[in-house]
Amino acid sequence: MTRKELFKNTLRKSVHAWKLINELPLSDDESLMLRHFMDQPGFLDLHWRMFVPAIKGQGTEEQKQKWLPLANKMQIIGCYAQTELGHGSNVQGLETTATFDPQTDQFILHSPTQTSSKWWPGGLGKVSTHAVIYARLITDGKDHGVHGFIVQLRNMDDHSPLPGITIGDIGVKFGNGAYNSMDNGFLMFDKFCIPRDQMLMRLSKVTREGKYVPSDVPRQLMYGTMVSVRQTIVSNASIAMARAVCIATRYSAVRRQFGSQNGGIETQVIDYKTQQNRLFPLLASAYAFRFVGEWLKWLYTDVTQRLEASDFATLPEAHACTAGLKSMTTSATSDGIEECRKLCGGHGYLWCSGLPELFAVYVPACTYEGDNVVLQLQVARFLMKTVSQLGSGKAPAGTTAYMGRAKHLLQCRSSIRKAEDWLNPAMVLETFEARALRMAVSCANNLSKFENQEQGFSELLADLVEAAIAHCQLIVVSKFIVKLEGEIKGKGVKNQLKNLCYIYALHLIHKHLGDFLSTNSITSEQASLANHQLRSLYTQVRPNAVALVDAFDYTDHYLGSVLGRYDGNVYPKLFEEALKDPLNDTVVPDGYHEYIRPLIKQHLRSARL
Ligand SMILES: CCCCC/C=C\C/C=C\C/C=C\C=C\C(=O)SCCNC(=O)CCNC(=O)[C@H](O)C(C)(C)COP(=O)(O)OP(=O)(O)OC[C@H]1O[C@@H](n2cnc3c(N)ncnc32)[C@H](O)[C@@H]1OP(=O)(O)O
Ligand SMILES: Cc1cc2nc3c(=O)[nH]c(=O)nc-3n(C[C@H](O)[C@H](O)[C@H](O)COP(=O)(O)OP(=O)(O)OC[C@H]3O[C@@H](n4cnc5c(N)ncnc54)[C@H](O)[C@@H]3O)c2cc1C
Repeated sequence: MTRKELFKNTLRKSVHAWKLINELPLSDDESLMLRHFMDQPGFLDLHWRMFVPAIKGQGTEEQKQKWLPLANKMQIIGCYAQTELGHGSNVQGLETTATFDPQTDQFILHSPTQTSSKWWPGGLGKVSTHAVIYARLITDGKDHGVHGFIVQLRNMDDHSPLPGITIGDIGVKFGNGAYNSMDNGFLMFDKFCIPRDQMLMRLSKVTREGKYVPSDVPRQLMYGTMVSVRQTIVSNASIAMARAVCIATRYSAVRRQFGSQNGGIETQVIDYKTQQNRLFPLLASAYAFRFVGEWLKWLYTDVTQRLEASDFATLPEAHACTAGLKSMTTSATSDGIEECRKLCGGHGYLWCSGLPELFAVYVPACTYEGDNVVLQLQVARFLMKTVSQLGSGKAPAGTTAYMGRAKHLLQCRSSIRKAEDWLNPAMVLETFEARALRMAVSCANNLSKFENQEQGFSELLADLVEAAIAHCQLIVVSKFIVKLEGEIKGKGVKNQLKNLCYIYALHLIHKHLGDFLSTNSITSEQASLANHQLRSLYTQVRPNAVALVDAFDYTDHYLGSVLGRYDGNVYPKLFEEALKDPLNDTVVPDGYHEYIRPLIKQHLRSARL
């Protein structure tokens, strides 16, 4: 399809999804699931995933009563317009202004520079009638920083942009992926006025007289929508990884290459240890991210309930966990989808394998909702603060509780003596805790050598990111172990998931061996024992690998992959897909007579001469 056809088709699908949601007797969860799965990615996604939550989280009761009924019935369609051409990561650097005019009791929205143009918001370019706009609030000449405003963008009768608004689509994005069905847009204001009551005023407000009343709660609650989406992105990472691994595992069981004895059948590529070494850690990651995503949803729900009671104690933990796990899981999943493409050899590069599309749609997850490095630096900031408080009497809690055992973890030596010891959850956990703590403390010690802490932090950015990743990987490993010890019923299932848990943990030790050795968390002998155990675990998982991806229960339609078909009937279906290509409509291609024939004829003429 052309871009316009793709876009219009997405409108059709989104409206169809909305019709189903209204007609079918669905639970809230089911309709949320339908919205997300029928519309990935599309304007519905952002209306429900960002525009509505922003109003819920930052609007007053009156504002919620006014706007949510319209949004819930989709009588207005909204987007989340925060990022600008010149600033995305640095929210406090946004340039759009909202200046209060006490004469008219209005805010004047303006884009003072080209870099202040809103740029990227999904649904902004062509669909949304409204937006939550983030702009610098200015009253009486004083800049109070970034605040949220609900703004009507288009005429509700003919959908034309309102006077003072220039709006459009930012153009084609990466690959040929479905993200080109999304109208990520640009928007400029030219002294565009909105009523004062359209500033989202739950956190801070401006009185009729133009007095700014600052928030009496942490200003970062304004970032709440991003935190909520980051939490969902972790579970999405598990789904995307599972899709890719399902395709690659099923195809690896179908594909045979080399290894035939005396003209017998060739070897399934899934039996090659290199294929297992690349594939099974990704299979383990799909399960690991699912379990940590379940835990993160609990953490986010818990912090949301606490915030309603003005209890901000776990807000820093929630921010660090959502930021760090979003960063870590999306990076791993993007790399994992690409690895799954390569695991499928040449056929993985075909569009009908489903992997190029999945990669094209998925990889922006490393950037949207926060650039992954910027988010890990938030985790690093949280860790440095925690380390600085060790010994202060304030015991670290939650995911940093292990830091409270710093005295032990800084000097303990791993007691791993044989390969089987790597199947001991306590030993594995202590290894990851020691590595994470020692990396964090090493950063803190290096930081303390700088007079200027901000300068030190800037100098140590790369080390700080690695320490943050170590902390996040510890969280994922620990939640996998907790899941196994708690909720998994059925001996057979539990044994298989135990294998995956240790594959996940031991592959990380192998991948980040430099960390574990340089922090003396393990010895090189213990590392060799871990590799030995890893190979043994691959052998144990191999007979159940296909069953473990069948367990995701994805339909062929959802997978969209000839290679990942449930029936394994790959080769005939590859031909079937190939013959559908328009190039095969004629045996002699367009262009033959204009370009190929003259070339060949010229060659024949010169040959005759
Ligand atoms: C096929 C699968 C498809 C799946 C689809 C799934 C999802 C799709 C959804 C989305 C995709 C589509 C749309 C995308 C939308 C977007 O991208 S929206 C825009 C996202 N933008 C960002 O994420 C911007 C990132 N930047 C920031 O968040 C902030 O600028 C940053 C936190 C980096 C810095 O903020 P700043 O105000 O400058 O704070 P400081 O660094 O100075 O820190 C001050 C203290 O505040 C604490 N803090 C910071 N953020 C938060 C927070 N969110 N919550 C709580 N606390 C926070 C920070 O820790 C500091 O605390 P201390 O002073 O250290 O105690
Ligand atoms: C598909 C897609 C959909 C999007 N949808 C929306 C939307 O609906 N609404 C919305 O508001 N936004 C949206 N965005 C914008 C997105 O949120 C931003 O692109 C994202 O926050 C990254 O910010 P940036 O583009 O400014 O990157 P930058 O911060 O410019 O990143 C560029 C490089 O600089 C590095 N960097 C930046 N700051 C630091 C630092 N302090 N220390 C070290 N390194 C640093 C980064 O790590 C990165 O390597 C979308 C983006 C994409 C790709």
